Amino acid sequence: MPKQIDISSFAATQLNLLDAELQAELSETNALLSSHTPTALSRAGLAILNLTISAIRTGLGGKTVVELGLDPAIVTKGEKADIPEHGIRVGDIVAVQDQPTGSAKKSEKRDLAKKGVEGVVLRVKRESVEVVLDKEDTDVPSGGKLWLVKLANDITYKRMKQTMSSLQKLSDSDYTPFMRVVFGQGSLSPLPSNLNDPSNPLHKLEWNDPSLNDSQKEAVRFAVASREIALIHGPPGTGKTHTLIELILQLLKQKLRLLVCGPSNISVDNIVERLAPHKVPMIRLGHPARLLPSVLNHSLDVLTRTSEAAALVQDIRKEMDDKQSSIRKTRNAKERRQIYTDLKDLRKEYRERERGCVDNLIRGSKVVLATLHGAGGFHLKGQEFDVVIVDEASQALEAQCWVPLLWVKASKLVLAGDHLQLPPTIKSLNSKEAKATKKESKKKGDKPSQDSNAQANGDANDDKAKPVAPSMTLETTLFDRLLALHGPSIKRMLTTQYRMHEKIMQFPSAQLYESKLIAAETVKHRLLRDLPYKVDETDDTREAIVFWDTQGGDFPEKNEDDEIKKGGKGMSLGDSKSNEAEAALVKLHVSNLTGVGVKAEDIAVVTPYNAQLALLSAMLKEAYPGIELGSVDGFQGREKEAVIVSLVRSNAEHEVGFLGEKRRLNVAMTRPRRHLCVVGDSDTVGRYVHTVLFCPVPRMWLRGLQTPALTLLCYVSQTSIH
Ligand SMILES: Nc1ncnc2c1ncn2[C@@H]1O[C@H](COP(=O)(O)OP(=O)(O)OP(=O)(O)O)[C@@H](O)[C@H]1O
Repeated sequence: MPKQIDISSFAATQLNLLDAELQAELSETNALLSSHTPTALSRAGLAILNLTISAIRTGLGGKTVVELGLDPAIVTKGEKADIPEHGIRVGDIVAVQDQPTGSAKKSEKRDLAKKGVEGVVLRVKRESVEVVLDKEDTDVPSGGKLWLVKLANDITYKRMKQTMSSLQKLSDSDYTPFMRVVFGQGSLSPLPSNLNDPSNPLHKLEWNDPSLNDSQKEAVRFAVASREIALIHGPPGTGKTHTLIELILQLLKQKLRLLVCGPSNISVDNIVERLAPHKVPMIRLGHPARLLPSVLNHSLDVLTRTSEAAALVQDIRKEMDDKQSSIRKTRNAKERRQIYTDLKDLRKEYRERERGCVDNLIRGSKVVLATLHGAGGFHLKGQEFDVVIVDEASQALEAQCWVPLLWVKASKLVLAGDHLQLPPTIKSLNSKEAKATKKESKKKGDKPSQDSNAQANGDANDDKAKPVAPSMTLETTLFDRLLALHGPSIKRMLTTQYRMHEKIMQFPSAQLYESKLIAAETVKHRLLRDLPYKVDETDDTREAIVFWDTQGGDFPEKNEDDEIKKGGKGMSLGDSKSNEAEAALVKLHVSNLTGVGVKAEDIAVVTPYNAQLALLSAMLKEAYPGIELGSVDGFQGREKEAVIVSLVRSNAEHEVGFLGEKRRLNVAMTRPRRHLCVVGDSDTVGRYVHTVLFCPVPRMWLRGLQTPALTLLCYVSQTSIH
């Protein structure tokens, strides 16, 4: 049996780590909001200035929606009232407040959480932004100019912390057999003997999608057969979600009830969209503002209003609406008071009926889908599910996964993910608190997470060992931990990838996936010249990988100052790096590609540094509006026909920083379908192999040296020089 983990200490450690992370997140946002003027925040895309309310209406779920547009007073007559470019997105948590006057000091601390109204961005249009307000009876600011500012999102932390507190409080007798397995206190049930044996009933599964490849079929069989835990390991482009859809359909055939989650709304919506054609009775829980329009028909909010059971609720809603309008017609104070009392009673009854209706709908659904966070809503408390499935599990904090696992009754878990791509972003890794936590656990004699993992495997005979307090960072995902705890027998890896030309695939396959990846026939030879529109044949369009080497010191990196930089998923303050000359090379490559017909929409440029992203954006966006620019971290999960990676680092000290993280390099290099171009300094990123591989080659332009270039990069990924 693997090393036992003490569940209560595990939860206590998680609580410490979550506290540190929340502090790091809050102080970063507060520092930004309090130390910058509204104009600077607006320039950084974090705020929109000079707004007024153009409309107020009732939205889904009876919530108030305010529509904000530019103050007509500042729009020149005859000109369009488009809101200047900003970084506010659907789903962001924002405050709408009276705009500070010009005399407000730059250093004035603004306690944003307590002022104005808060809500979630519902829609972003050119000329307006719609916000669904959180509270029902809040006073919407009116009259003067308003501004809208993005706030830190601490709601998810609160739920994770509640979950970990509940876990901590459980006593030994509360632990379910499933929980014991997850913490190594119980053994995994043995699988039926050889799943591939034709005499095994699982071998005869009738596939809904006969095009599944062998590794996908094996993963589905394994996940169906496993009793407690199954991990589906899906390297880039190997059809992880595709496989999960088949798994869901197979489990439904067995009359099982499923809760399907993902860390982000998009990960969950992706599954809803792909399940919809199979006519699966499902419900998507979640704030309508955050769901894709195509998914709304399956959302609880809409079903509550359109299903048969909802008719009862509709009656009462109409009665309430009638009463509301009669208030305005009534002058008599006594009558008005009576109407208010009636309304109060009606609202109470409405809520009760709605709750009943919602409960019926959810209980009647064989598949419920929600984000990990959303699964912790009151609707699901204590409901029974046979299997909890989590997609993109390597992108979720372990505490996040425990939200559904503790909230509902479930005895089996399937996680799909790739622990060799980037884990969730952790801000507190270098914070004082995190260091203190690490020190604390060292004092207690814990080993770093990898060691304790290795221990977990190594001590297989130590059945009677007492549970130990775990040592971990927030970066250790449940996927990582289970793999380390129970070993590779709990996972199946998908091996055929449907994204990349085989040359692009070789580096990640050899370095991270034990050379097991295979390129599907349909993609293995795909080049830019074969795009379905006219592209001229050139050295670039007939080559899957190109490396521009900038060694020689003429392309130095630059440290950024403390200004707010724009880019990637969010904004960050300074301490970033850029490389102007390298950006110029990127531009040249983009112009080479577009010059021979490749559409800008089919090209993405990714870089690990926000400062470089800002620079590239300034150089490319206007000339190539369709091009996509992103941070490596922000581009995880995406793909493009051609991807240019700008490595940035070029220094005499051979410091590679961010690039030393092999999972980041893996993500960067596995985004393209047909063409990967890496721009970087071979001297900085690979000093030891440099003399061997690059000496005979003229500086710059190593076209055709695909393999050495990649070997060089993989070398960097192993040396991990931070
Ligand atoms: N067996 C298959 N036959 C043909 N195409 C497939 C097969 N499996 C997956 N694909 C295709 O491969 C692509 C990637 O699939 P999917 O989106 O499920 O992958 P993923 O592993 O979830 O992606 P990611 O790289 O984001 O992890 C999709 O276009 C899908 O249609």
